[in-house]
Amino acid sequence: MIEVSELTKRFGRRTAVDRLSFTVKPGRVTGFLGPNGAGKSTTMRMVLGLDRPDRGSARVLGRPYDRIAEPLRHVGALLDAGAMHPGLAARDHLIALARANRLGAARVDTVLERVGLTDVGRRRIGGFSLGMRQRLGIAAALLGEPEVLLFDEPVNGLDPEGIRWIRDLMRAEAATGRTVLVSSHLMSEMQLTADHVLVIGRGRLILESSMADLAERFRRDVLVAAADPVAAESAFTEAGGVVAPDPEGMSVTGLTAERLGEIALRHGITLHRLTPRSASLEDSYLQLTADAVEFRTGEES
Ligand SMILES: Nc1ncnc2c1ncn2[C@@H]1O[C@H](COP(=O)(O)OP(=O)(O)OP(=O)(O)O)[C@@H](O)[C@H]1O
Repeated sequence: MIEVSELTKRFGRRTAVDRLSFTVKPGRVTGFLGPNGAGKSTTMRMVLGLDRPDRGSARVLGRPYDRIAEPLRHVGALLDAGAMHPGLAARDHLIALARANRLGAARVDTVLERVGLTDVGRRRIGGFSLGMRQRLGIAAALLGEPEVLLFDEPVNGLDPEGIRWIRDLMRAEAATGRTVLVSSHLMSEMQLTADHVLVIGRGRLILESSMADLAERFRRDVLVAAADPVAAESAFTEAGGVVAPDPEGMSVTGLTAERLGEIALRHGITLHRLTPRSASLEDSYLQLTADAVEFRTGEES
């Protein structure tokens, strides 16, 4: 469980995080979404005690992070995969972390295996690709089998196979009852990974929703193709639907697909298509955060 309350952080005159409050619950993947500069990394850094809030508080498992003894056993985080000593071998980097948290070398080998780096464990981090560093960072996060995991843009630098792997890993960790918070600026990525989303812009919470409710909220219409379109239109209109022409049949709003199917059956109308359609979540998300985008491309600015 992560609890953030009225969290506020200013850098000079700029408010990076602005009275942000939310709770991240265990047993599901929570996506932390927002455009570049929205304040995701700053929020995560405050949760991890790396930045001090100007106001408000962040608690992990009921306590401020800096009151957690041997934190790696409770909270695992992947923030900046670049922040590792390039001269160290990957395994030695993990061994040092393990020692500081009274964890044995066996755990190091387990996590190296889990992230697929066993064969390169003795190689220096300096020679690692971004994807390999990302995997090593994830190994470090998993080292103490923590109940809470935070991943800041974990798919950065990963190839498609790596992206699928991290997605499956996060879902598997949440399925065992862990709390997983993952940041991204892509709704399309979160659609495949997260059960729940928090959307922020300019440091403020814009929306919190389950992924399922979000899809429902942006449901657009139902595409219907009927053998007798005239009879169908009149039956649907009579029932309170709004019918508009569509190149593939007719677009109906105001009635669910289930309801339309029942109405058609009652009137003996054969349906060839009955398809609920949603606005693209990515488009909806871009609209939602449009006012909060820090840097825009030429034509809009
Ligand atoms: N150490 C710092 N000093 C000054 N300004 C900072 C610092 N860290 C972050 N900021 C500013 O705070 C705001 C929020 O940044 P943050 O990195 O938290 O956003 P983000 O949502 O993680 O974005 P991104 O997706 O680009 O990483 C930005 O305007 C950023 O320039």
